[in-house]
Amino acid sequence: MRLTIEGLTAEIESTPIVSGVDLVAEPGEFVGLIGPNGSGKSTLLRTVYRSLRPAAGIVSLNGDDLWRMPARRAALRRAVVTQHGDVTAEFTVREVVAMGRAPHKGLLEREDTADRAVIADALKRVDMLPAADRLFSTLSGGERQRVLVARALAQEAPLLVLDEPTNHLDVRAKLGLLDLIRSLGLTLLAALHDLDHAAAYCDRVVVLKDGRVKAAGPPLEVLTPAFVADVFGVRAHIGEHPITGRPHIAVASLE
Ligand SMILES: Nc1ncnc2c1ncn2[C@@H]1O[C@H](COP(=O)(O)OP(=O)(O)OP(=O)(O)O)[C@@H](O)[C@H]1O
Repeated sequence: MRLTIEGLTAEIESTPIVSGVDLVAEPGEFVGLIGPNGSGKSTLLRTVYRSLRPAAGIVSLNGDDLWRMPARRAALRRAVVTQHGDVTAEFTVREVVAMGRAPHKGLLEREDTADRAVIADALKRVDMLPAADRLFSTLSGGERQRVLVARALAQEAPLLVLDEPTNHLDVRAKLGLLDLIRSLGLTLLAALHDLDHAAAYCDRVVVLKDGRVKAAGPPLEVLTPAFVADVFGVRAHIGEHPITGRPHIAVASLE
């Protein structure tokens, strides 16, 4: 699934928050959306969730305008993990993940064996199967995040869009989640704060600053020390990770 964002402007209360953004995620590519706090990452992603209609520009999936397709067709093509989740009522973990199957079912169609297998597999992948019968509201922040990822996996959409998916997760769960999503072969667009994660996991990064694309390309081409100092206001050392051999960015404050 190819995601194309062209000339996108998104406004909140008539104020442009992101302006003239172009972004492409090719099939199977992991694109990291990075930028300082308030640079417009979540706002841009909201236009892909269909929670904020673009003021100008187009978001398309394999050439079809995302904002013109029926909700169900959109849900079959892209799954999302938002920053604050959207589960308000008292559902069990299993019920939350089962919601991911909704786009695959007819109005009165019931869950079948195949759905149950997909749900169990999604829970297993995020190490939450033992908590399947717990109430979602009783989970810790990190556990909730993993369940919301499982719900997105259960949706089996070829494009996965995530807003800071490693938020709340402990160090092992962070790396486990990034390893997992990268291994799926899906098209991935994720807002990430950790430059080291972006360098190690993304095929390309798109850097937002003040609502505009400041640079885009492979992490090591974009995230030079001078660029990181300019955009993020920190010193960066870019090298090879001593354990994994992947690109590695260590940062320190400018003083
Ligand atoms: N509902 C809103 N009303 C007013 N301003 C908003 C609203 N939502 C976002 N903004 C503003 O839009 C700008 C971009 O916010 P956004 O959440 O998209 O940034 P971000 O890059 O995701 O930030 P962070 O890294 O802090 O999550 C910020 O200045 C924010 O205060």
